[in-house]
Amino acid sequence: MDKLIKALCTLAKDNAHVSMLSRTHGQPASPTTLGKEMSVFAVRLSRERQAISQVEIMGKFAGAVGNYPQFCLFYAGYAKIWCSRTLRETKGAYEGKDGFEWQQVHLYQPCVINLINKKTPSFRTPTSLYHHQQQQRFSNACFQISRRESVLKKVVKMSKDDSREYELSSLTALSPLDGRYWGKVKDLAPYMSEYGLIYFRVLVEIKWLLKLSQIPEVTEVPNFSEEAQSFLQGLIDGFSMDDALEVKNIEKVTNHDVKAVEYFLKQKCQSQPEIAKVLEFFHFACTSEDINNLAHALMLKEAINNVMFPVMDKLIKALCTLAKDNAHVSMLSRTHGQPASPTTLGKEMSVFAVRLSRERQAISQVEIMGKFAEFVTSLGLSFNPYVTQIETHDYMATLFYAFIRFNNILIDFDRDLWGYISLAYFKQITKAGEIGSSTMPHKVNPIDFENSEGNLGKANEDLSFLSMKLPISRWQRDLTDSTVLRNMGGGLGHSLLAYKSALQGIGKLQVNEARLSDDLNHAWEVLAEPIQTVMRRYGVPEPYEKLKELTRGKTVNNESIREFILGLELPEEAKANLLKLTPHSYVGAAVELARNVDAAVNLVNGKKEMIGSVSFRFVVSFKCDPSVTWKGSAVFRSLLLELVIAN
Ligand SMILES: O=C(O)C[C@H](Nc1ncnc2c1ncn2[C@@H]1O[C@H](COP(=O)(O)O)[C@@H](O)[C@H]1O)C(=O)O
Repeated sequence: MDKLIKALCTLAKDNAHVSMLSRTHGQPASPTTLGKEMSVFAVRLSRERQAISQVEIMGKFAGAVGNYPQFCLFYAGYAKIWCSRTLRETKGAYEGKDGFEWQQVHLYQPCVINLINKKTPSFRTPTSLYHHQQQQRFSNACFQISRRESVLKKVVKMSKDDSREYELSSLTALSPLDGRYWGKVKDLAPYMSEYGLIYFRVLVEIKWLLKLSQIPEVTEVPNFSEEAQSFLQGLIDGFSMDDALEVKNIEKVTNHDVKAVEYFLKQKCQSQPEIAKVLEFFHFACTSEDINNLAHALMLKEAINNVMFPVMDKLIKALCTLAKDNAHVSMLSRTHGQPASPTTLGKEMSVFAVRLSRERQAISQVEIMGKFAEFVTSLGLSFNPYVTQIETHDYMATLFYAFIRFNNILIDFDRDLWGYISLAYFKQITKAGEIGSSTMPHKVNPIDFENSEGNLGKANEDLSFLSMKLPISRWQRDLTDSTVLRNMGGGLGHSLLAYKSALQGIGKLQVNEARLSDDLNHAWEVLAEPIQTVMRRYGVPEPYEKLKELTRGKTVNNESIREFILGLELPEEAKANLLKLTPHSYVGAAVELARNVDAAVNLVNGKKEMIGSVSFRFVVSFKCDPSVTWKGSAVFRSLLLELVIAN
C-alpha cells in the first residue's frame, strides 16, 4: 500500500504543472493539472491507510464464565482480582486501589496491537501503574513483551527471506478450498481450475478448426483424413498437465493467455502433415472471447453435470429418506419459537427436500449460452446472437442466482437442524477419538451443519458478486470479466463443500423419539386450536376467549383439557372425537406428505409431479377412499370432514 501511495505521489509531483482539461459529467470543464488529480488519490488513499493502522486489533483471553469459575476452584485470590478487572473495564473505570495485577491482564491487548504495528509497546494505563511497588512487575511484563516481539520478528523474517518454504502446498494455500478442504472439492479441479480453462480453450480451438474443414466454402481447409481427425481428437483426449504447463510457458512470452493456446496448438501440429498445411486456420477469424466464452460455458456445464448435480441429488435423496423414515414421528412445531400446532419430523424434512429439488430443477433449466454463430450449438450450448465482443454473461447471473437460492434453502435447513440438535430431537453418532469441545469434554457439537452454513454464506457471497459484476462490461467490452471469471470455482467449491458437510451431518443423525414425544406431552395447550374450531362449529359462545382463558400462560395438561372438553355443550360424538385428540395425533396431513415426498421432489427435469398436484391428489384420495390411513390423525380427519361438509 505504501509503495502504491508513493508511486501516486511521484506521479503527482512529476506532473504537477501538466495542465489538463477537466471533464465533469464527461464534458469539457474548468482545467486542472494531471499532477493535482493524482495527488487527490494519493491523499485519499493515505488517509484510509492511516485509518487501517489505527484500528485496534483486539483479543479475548479468559472470560467471566468458564475460565473464571475454573480459577475460582483453586486460585481464589487471583480470581478475585480477575473479577474486579472485568467489572472495572465494563464500567470504563481505570483508577483503583487493586493495583497492577488486573491491569497486567488488560495490558495484553495493547501489546498485541503494538507488536503487529511494529511499534514500541506503549500502554494506555492508569497512573497507578507507575507506583513504586508495581514497577518491578511492569518491567517483567515488558520483558515478556519483548520476547513475543522477537518471535514475531522471526516470523516476519521467515516470510520475507525464506520464500522457498512458502511454495504453494495444502498448508500454504491462501484459500481453504485449495488447502484444508482440497480433498472434498478437488473433483471440480478438472473443470474449474486454470488447467480446466486451458483444456477447454484447446478443445474449442480444435473443434473450430475441424468445423472449418467441414465448411465447403472454406476451400483452404480441406476435409481432414481420419488420421488427421484422430490426431486432433488425441490432442483433446490426451491433454495433460504437462501440456497445460507448456501453454503457461508460452504465455510468459506472449503475455496473452489465449494467443498462447494458439501457439501451443501450432507447435503440436507441426508434425502432422495435413494439419501443418493449415496452421494459420487455428483461431481463424476469432477474437479471444470467441474461444473464452465457449470455454467458460463448457467449464460450467461439465462441472455442474458431473460434480455438482450428483452431490445435490444425493443430498435431496438423503432428505427424502429422512422424511420417509420419520414420516410418522410427531413433533411440536415452534412458530415464533413457541409451542404451536404439531407436525411430524418427516414432514418438516420433506419440505426441505421439495424446496431444494425445485431450485435444483431451476438450475438444470438455465440455458448455457455462447456467442460464435451456430458453432455454439454443436458444442451442446445455446446460441446467443445479441452480444458485443463478449457473450453478455446474463445466463451466468441467472445460473448463479439459482445456486444462491438452492444454497439459501440449505442454510435454512442447517440452522433448523442446529436447533433440533440443540433441543435433543437428534443425537449425533459419535466416533471414537473425535472431540467435541477442547475444554468441555461432554460436548458433541453440530459441526457439520455449522461448516455447511459457513461455506454456504461464503459461496453465496462469491456467487452474488459474480452475478452482479459479470453482466456489466463497458461499451463493446472491458477485460474486467477475465480475472473475475477465474473465481467461478470458488462459488461452486464452497457450495460443494457445504453440500458434502450437510450430507455428513445427516449421516450422523439419530432421531431421539423419546425427547420429541416428551416435548409433546408437555404441550397439551396446542389442542386449544382444534377445540375452539369445533366449539365454533357448534355455536358455543366465545370459544376463542374461553380457550385463551384456559391456556394462555397457564400449565395445561391431559387432565385439564379433558375436564374442559367434558364441560362443553357439544354433541356427544364431537366430544368423543375431541377427547381422542392428543398433541401426538393432531398432525393433519403431515404423515402423508412426508411419505409421498419422492413424488414431490423433482430430480429429473420436470418429468415428475410437483407438490401442487400431490396436495390435490390427497384431496381426491381422501374423498374417494376414506379408508386411507392417516396414522395418528384419524380424529383430525373426521374433524376435517365436518369442516368440509360445513363449507
Ligand atoms: O482477441 C483479443 O485479444 C481481443 C482483445 N481483447 C481481449 N480479449 C480477451 N483477452 C484479452 C484481450 N486483451 C488481452 N487479453 C488477455 O487476457 C488476459 C487477462 O488476464 P487476467 O486479467 O489475469 O484474466 C491476459 O492474458 C491478456 O493478454 C481486444 O483488443 O479487443
